[in-house]
Amino acid sequence: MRISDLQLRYHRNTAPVISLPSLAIHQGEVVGISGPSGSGKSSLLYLISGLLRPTGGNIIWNGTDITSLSEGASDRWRRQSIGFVFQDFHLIDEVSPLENVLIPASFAGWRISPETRKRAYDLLDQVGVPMARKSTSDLSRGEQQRVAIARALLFDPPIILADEPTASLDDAASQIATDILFSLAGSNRTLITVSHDRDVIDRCARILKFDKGHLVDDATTNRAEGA
Ligand SMILES: Nc1ncnc2c1ncn2[C@@H]1O[C@H](COP(=O)(O)OP(=O)(O)OP(=O)(O)O)[C@@H](O)[C@H]1O
Repeated sequence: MRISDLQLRYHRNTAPVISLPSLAIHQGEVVGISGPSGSGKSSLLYLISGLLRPTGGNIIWNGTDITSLSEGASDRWRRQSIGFVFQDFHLIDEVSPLENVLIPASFAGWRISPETRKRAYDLLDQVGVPMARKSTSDLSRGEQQRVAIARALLFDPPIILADEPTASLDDAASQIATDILFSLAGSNRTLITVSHDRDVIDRCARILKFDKGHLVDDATTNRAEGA
């Protein structure tokens, strides 16, 4: 991904929330984004997922400038390319974990094939969520976040973006979710996570620090993924 002259203002005549002249992130990198509250971390993650449009600048993923895509094209690109893990899960409580994992396929308006259903089962198995539970609201918060991670993987995206993935979990659940998240990264999959959680940031090979919408530090660590 290559960013140039990126700027975001939520309101005209206010200071930019993000002001980023340039940034490059290579396929397969494991990147943590840290910084004080209000420094623009979540806004940046939403921009690079195409969920939010910048006021100015370009975000180019593999030759595609996502800032110039129509809404439909942006949705299609995101479905193929991005798995997004939200802090507050964004699950539907009333339906089963399996149906939650299948939500991206339902949104795409696809008939859900037996292969897709099998993949959703397998993903839930991989993240260790009990399938016997009928309703997602019966799951613990840690299990719910694992369902959200499984959902992010339904289309096997090359990029995982996570916004404070452990913020609402207790220590034990955080540890499990973090282990799963980092086990997905590496090889050729890019992981970019915003976090206040030291345990998450410390496992990233590259740490970007933001303050007041500016990149103030870009450090490559010698911490290997999972170390
Ligand atoms: N939808 C919005 N409309 C207007 N201002 C917003 C909106 N979302 C965020 N902001 C403002 O933009 C700035 C950056 O917010 P953002 O959530 O990106 O920061 P953050 O670093 O992720 O913060 P936190 O760590 O508290 O989640 C803040 O001043 C926030 O109040």
